[in-house]
Amino acid sequence: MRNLVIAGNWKMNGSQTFAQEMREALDNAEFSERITTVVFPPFLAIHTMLGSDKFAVGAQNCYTEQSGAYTGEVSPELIADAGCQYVLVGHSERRTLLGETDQVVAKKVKLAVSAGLTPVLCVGETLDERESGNFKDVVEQQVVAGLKELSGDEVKQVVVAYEPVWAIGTGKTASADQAQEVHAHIRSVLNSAFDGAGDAISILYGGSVKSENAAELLGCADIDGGLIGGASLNSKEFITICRIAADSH
Ligand SMILES: O=C(CO)COP(=O)(O)O
Repeated sequence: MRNLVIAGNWKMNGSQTFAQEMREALDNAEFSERITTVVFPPFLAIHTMLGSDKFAVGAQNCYTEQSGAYTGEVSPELIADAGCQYVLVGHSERRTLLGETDQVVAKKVKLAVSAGLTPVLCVGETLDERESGNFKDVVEQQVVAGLKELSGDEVKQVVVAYEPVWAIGTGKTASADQAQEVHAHIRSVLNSAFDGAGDAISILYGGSVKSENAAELLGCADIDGGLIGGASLNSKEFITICRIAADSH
């Protein structure tokens, strides 16, 4: 049975006050036991969110080394030591704006697993790649490259998030059919390239998910939850999406 995960990626938003309010709202919410809820605050708000019995906490990024003279960077070991359980790796905003390559992503995924974190490997095609028709190949390449440093057992500790770049922050969501098609493809790639791992790995959908479209997307057979950006900044909306996920899956 795969984990049903609803994760909120705050990106570079919020404040100490915002984090305190979100903490209170999530601590007081009733979450279904069928769902694993995770929040990814900016680094400086992580401490406010740690230690809840309602949700887990992750970092939005990590470095490619565990320690050393890398001013300003944060390693997977430091993230795990602080009490986080998850880390996002290879988000499209980092790939596009900060030049993160598949090689860098693979190294971060490996180090995250070594530190005891669950990496959430983010993949997804751009609008050009979608329109050119080879989006499944693009996503397949990102998945295989991102996991290539892992052993067979380690692969099963990863979560994958499919986030079509054209649907992120644009209000344009992939249709349920479009999302399900890519999720099924990722699962079959994971099964064939990593010895049946696809049946154990949760694959989340991300890209303009909100309460209005959550039921349709999260009801798909190969969609095991969501990675929510903008809508996760509103506690009511985020909690509603968690409830919809439990009801529709
Ligand atoms: O990038 C995302 C989550 O990581 C999705 O962002 P939006 O939900 O704001 O489109």
